[in-house]
Amino acid sequence: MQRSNARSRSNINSDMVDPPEVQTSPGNHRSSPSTAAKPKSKRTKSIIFVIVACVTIALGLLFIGYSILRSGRNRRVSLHYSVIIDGGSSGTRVHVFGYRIESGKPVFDFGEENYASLKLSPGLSAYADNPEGVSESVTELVEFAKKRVHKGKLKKSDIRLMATAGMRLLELPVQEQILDVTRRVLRSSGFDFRDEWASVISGSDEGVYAWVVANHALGSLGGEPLKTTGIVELGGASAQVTFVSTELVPSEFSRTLAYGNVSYNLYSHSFLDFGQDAAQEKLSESLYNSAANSTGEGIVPDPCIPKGYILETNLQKDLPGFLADKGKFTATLQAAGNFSECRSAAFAMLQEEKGKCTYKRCSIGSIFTPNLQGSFLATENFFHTSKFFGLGEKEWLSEMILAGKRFCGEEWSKLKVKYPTFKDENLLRYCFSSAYIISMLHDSLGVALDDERIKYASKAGEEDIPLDWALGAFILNTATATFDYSGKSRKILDLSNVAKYKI
Ligand SMILES: Nc1nc2c(ncn2[C@@H]2O[C@H](COP(=O)(O)OP(=O)(O)OP(=O)(O)O)[C@@H](O)[C@H]2O)c(=O)[nH]1
Ligand SMILES: [Ca+2]
Repeated sequence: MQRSNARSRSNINSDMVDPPEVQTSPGNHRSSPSTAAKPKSKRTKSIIFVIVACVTIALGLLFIGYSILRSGRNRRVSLHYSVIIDGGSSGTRVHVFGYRIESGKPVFDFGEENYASLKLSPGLSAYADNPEGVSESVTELVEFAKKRVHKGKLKKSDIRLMATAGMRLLELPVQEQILDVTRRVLRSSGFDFRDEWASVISGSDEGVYAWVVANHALGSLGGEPLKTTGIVELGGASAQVTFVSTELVPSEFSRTLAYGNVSYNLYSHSFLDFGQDAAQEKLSESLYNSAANSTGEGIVPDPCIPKGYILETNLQKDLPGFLADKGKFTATLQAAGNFSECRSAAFAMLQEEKGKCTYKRCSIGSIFTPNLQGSFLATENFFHTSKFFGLGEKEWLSEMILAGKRFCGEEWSKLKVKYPTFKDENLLRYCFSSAYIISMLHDSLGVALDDERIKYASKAGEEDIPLDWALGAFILNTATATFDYSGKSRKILDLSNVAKYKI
C-alpha cells in the first residue's frame, strides 16, 4: 500500500518531527522519506510559527488599541467639563475645559487633550443692528463644544457666555437683545445653563480673571502677595491693568481675592474705549474734528498711517468704524506716517480727561492708577506688536521706539513688499500700535524704557498656559468660588480648594 507521505497534524509532536524537506526542484529527486519528510515538516513548522506570531502580534495590537481607546474613553468619562464663550470685540471664542476632581479638588491640565478653543469673527457687538444674526455663530461654537464633551456629561457641564468691551460699548437695550438671542441658543444646547450665565462682565472682573490665570500658571497664586505678577492687557476695545497694590485703593478700583490663608488686595480697572482698535478710531476722529472745526476741508495729516497709503480709496475697506463713513467729512485724510507725532497725538488722547481727575493721581484720563508695583506681563496687542517687530526680552520698550520710527516712516509700498503676506488692515495697525504702546506704558503709566520687570507674553509657566482671561474665569468657576460675576460685590473669594496644575 502506497504509503502516503502526508502527515496528519494531530499526531505530530516536536521530537517525532523530521527536519523539513528542502526540495530543490519538484519531482526529479528521490529522497528518503525521512529526508523527504524533513524539509516539508521544517517548512510547515516555520509556517505555523509565522502564523502564530502574526496572530499573537495582531491580538497584542488589538489589545493595546482597545486599552488606549478605553483609557481615553475612561479619561473622557472621568473628566468634568466646563465651557466658556468669550464675547470679545474682534471675535467670539469658545473654550472647552476638561478637568478631574482628585481628593475633592479640581485638577486642571490645559494640555490639548483637555482644552480646546475656536474663534469666530466678527464679535457679538457687530450684530447691534441685527441681534438675531448672533444665533448662527453661537450655535456653531456650541456645536464645536459638544463634539469635545462626552455626551453623557453634557447635562452636568456648565456653559457660560461672558461678553467684554465690545458689548460694553453698546446701549444696554441692544446688549440685552443680543444676550437674549444667545440665551435661547444656550438653553437648547444640552449643556447645564442658566440665563444669568450669559452676561456682559465688568472690566475689572476681566482683569481679575487674567491675573488669576497668569499667577496660577506661574505658580504664584497662594504665595506672597508682593511676589505675584500683575497684568497689563491691550485688547481691541478695552485695556486692563490689574496688580497687587500696597497703596490705598479707592473702592471702585479695589478687588479682594482670598487664596487659602492669603488675601490679595488688587487694583483692577478696565479702560473702556482705550483698547487698540477703539483708540485708533478715536484718534482719527479727533484729528478730523480738529480739522473740520478749523477749515472743514483740505488735508488732514494722520501721523499714525504710513505715507503713501491712499486712504480715500481704501476708507471703506480698511479703516473700520467711523472712518468708513466717508460722507461725514469734507476734509481728506492724508497718510503722514511719523512715529513721534503719532506718539504725542496718542498721549494727548490718553490725557484728554485728566482735568476731571478727582484722585491723587490719574495716569490715564480721569482714572486713578497707583504706581505700578512688582513684575508685569503685557498681553494681547502688547504681545502681537512686539512679536511682529521681533523685539527682544530685555529693553523691548526702547526697541519698540526704534522699530516704530522705522515702520511709521517707511513708504507704504515698501512695507507691502516687505510684508507681502499681511492683509492691509492688519499691516496698517503697527505704526499706531507701536506709538500707542509707548504713550500708554511709558508716557502715561510711567514704566521705564529699560524696566525689566515688565515682559510681553501670550503664555506663561512651564505648561505654557495661554494668558486668556477665560481660563482664569474657568479656574474660579471650578473653585466653586463665591466670586460675584457681576463684579459689583467685593466678596472674599476662597480659592483654597483649587489644586495646582496636573503636570
Ligand atoms: N497683530 C495682531 N493682532 C491680533 C492678533 N490676534 C488678535 N489681535 C488683536 O489683539 C487684540 C486683542 O485680542 P482679543 O482679546 O481677541 O480682542 P477682543 O477680545 O476682541 O477685544 P476686547 O473686547 O477689547 O477684549 C485685538 O485688537 C485684535 O485685533 C494677531 O494675530 N496679530
Ligand atoms: Ca479680549
